[in-house]
Amino acid sequence: MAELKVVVAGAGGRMGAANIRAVAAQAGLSLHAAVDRVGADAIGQDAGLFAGIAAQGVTITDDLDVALVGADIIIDFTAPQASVALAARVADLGLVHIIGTTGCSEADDAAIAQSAKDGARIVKSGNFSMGMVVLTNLVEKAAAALADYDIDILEMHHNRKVDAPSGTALMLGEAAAKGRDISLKAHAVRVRDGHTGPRETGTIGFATLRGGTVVGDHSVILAGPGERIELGHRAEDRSIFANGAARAALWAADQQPGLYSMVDVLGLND
Ligand SMILES: NC(=O)C1=CN([C@@H]2O[C@H](COP(=O)(O)OP(=O)(O)OC[C@H]3O[C@@H](n4cnc5c(N)ncnc54)[C@H](OP(=O)(O)O)[C@@H]3O)[C@@H](O)[C@H]2O)C=CC1
Ligand SMILES: O=C(O)C1=N[C@H](C(=O)O)C[C@H](O)C1
Repeated sequence: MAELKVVVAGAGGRMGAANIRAVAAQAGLSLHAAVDRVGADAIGQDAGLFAGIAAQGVTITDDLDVALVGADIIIDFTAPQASVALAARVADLGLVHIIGTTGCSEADDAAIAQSAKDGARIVKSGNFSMGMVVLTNLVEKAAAALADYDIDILEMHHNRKVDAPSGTALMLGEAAAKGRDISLKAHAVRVRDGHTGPRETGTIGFATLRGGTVVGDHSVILAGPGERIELGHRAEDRSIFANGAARAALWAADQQPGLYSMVDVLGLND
């Protein structure tokens, strides 16, 4: 069977490089193009050499229109504005769009969902690692079983990260809210500062740490009378996200247009 042709968006970024390596290593996928924005340092470099592997014969370009010609799949870990615009292009072309970008607003997510209705096959996740799919499942179960325990979600990332709480932390919050059959939006406490008063029963709190080169640490703490349970995940290498994105790309190529998650990719829907 012919290999599926992948465009890596945000090629010059931390995840762009990891995605180039993952696509080059994944049977069934081939690197078709690598794009970044006008003026980015990576433009003009060979994508493989840029990513620290053998030359791929693909020059990183700022010409998205040319990059999309003949492509099957876009793997996109960029920024909300870029992902929303790309999703609309992907819908017009009927391609697969793997979106790892976090920090999307409600309006951004609505626009992406519309693109899925308009013909794009989209897999979007705040975290493409296998371990995180398992952790979200555990969090949902723990939140349901310990219905009166306080839940706080703590995350730490590198000092270049621009959004908070992380997409993963919000995903874990959604899992906890699902376990309790409540709305995260109505129960989330995303910041605490000053004279906050005592903790409001039933809320789901978030705490954000930033520093150094931390790839991504997440802990979900369920605190009850006289005990605490901590469920956690430590990402040690960005390859876990890129390999998950490559797996999602292969899976999505056989799906109908729509908006999917990693739970769908792994067939874990009950
Ligand atoms: N879902 C998951 O599993 C994971 C998600 N992420 C998310 O992926 C995203 C990227 O992370 P990371 O690689 O660390 O970030 P980087 O800043 O290293 O890379 C982002 C890339 O996207 C480009 N970019 C930014 N804005 C635009 C735009 N408007 N149009 C076109 N290109 C743009 C950047 O170009 P330039 O440098 O010129 O700004 C850069 O090349 C973040 O949202 C992050 O949270 C990260 C890891 C895992
Ligand atoms: O920006 C990052 O680096 C990461 N972003 C994702 C998030 O916001 O959860 C996933 C991972 O934790 C790394």
